[in-house]
Amino acid sequence: MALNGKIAVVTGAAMGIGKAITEILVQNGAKVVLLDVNETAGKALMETLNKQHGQDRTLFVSCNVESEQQIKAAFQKTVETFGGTDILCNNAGILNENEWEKTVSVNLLAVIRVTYLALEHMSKLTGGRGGVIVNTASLAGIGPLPSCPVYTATKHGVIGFTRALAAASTMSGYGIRFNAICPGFAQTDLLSNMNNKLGRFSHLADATTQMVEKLGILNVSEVAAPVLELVTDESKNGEAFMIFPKAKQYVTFPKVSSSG
Ligand SMILES: NC(=O)C1=CN([C@@H]2O[C@H](COP(=O)(O)OP(=O)(O)OC[C@H]3O[C@@H](n4cnc5c(N)ncnc54)[C@H](O)[C@@H]3O)[C@@H](O)[C@H]2O)C=CC1
Ligand SMILES: CCCCCC(=O)/C=C/C=C\C=C\C=C\[C@@H](O)[C@@H](O)CCCC(=O)O
Repeated sequence: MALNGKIAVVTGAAMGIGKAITEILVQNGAKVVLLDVNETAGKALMETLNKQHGQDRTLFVSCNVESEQQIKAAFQKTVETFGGTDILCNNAGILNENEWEKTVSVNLLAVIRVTYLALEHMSKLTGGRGGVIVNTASLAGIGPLPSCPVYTATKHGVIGFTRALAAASTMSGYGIRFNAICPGFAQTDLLSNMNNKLGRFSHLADATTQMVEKLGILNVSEVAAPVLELVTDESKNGEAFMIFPKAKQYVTFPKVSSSG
């Protein structure tokens, strides 16, 4: 899938991994709609990218992914400005074991909400052009992070949702591929003030720091490159792509068959 003329929507686009995903998509020819609650950072990124790549290449829309109404308005604005959506990156996410219901809301419920609203625009069954959806999960979606059980649960949920929709899309004819990235620790604001974010598991902060030291830290461009691979490689559907410092690997899931 060449990206020239393609329209992408990225959630949590203003900072961190979302910013790097936005940059790599623009660098490879896509027009990108940046959705985020951080208006200052989102507008600044839009202005920088439009200066570098052309005035009509990006659009920032203030959007909280917890709000159905704001997401609907954002897709409407995308249609009016660019004519449709071909690529969606569900990337917005938080780490907060104190406010664990909000963590479920942003990391899992919003991925489902944005995806279902995107399907109305992207699915070939409803007049869309088809395309690809890449969800930002985590290595914590494959194996547990003991200090963040709710965060871990949301990321397992994102992977399950992605794989089920990949199969549903094939069986239904949506013309949309669904994949997930599973990065290890990445250098972003999400990792700052970790002790305060672990809630009742703050006593496991040192163990988590040791895990970070053992696994190493990715820079955000190392996370964005595999996203580009999943967007452009049309053979990929239902994949969970693990990203480690200096290595990446597709997950091989056990086969569950009705014959046992
Ligand atoms: N940093 C890390 O070590 C890893 C992060 N991830 C995942 O990557 C994704 C991005 O995280 P980072 O870039 O690290 O975090 P970050 O905190 O640097 O960036 C997150 C962005 O999402 C936005 N955002 C937060 N809540 C939002 C909402 N309700 N609606 C719209 N936008 C919202 C923020 O304003 C910010 O721009 C998350 O899903 C996170 O779980 C996955 C693996 C590792
Ligand atoms: C501290 C919160 C980080 C949130 C960002 C994020 O998603 C980062 C994830 C990074 C790595 C996750 C690794 C999970 C590994 C598990 O498989 C675990 O079971 C490994 C066992 C523990 C160990 O080897 O010490």
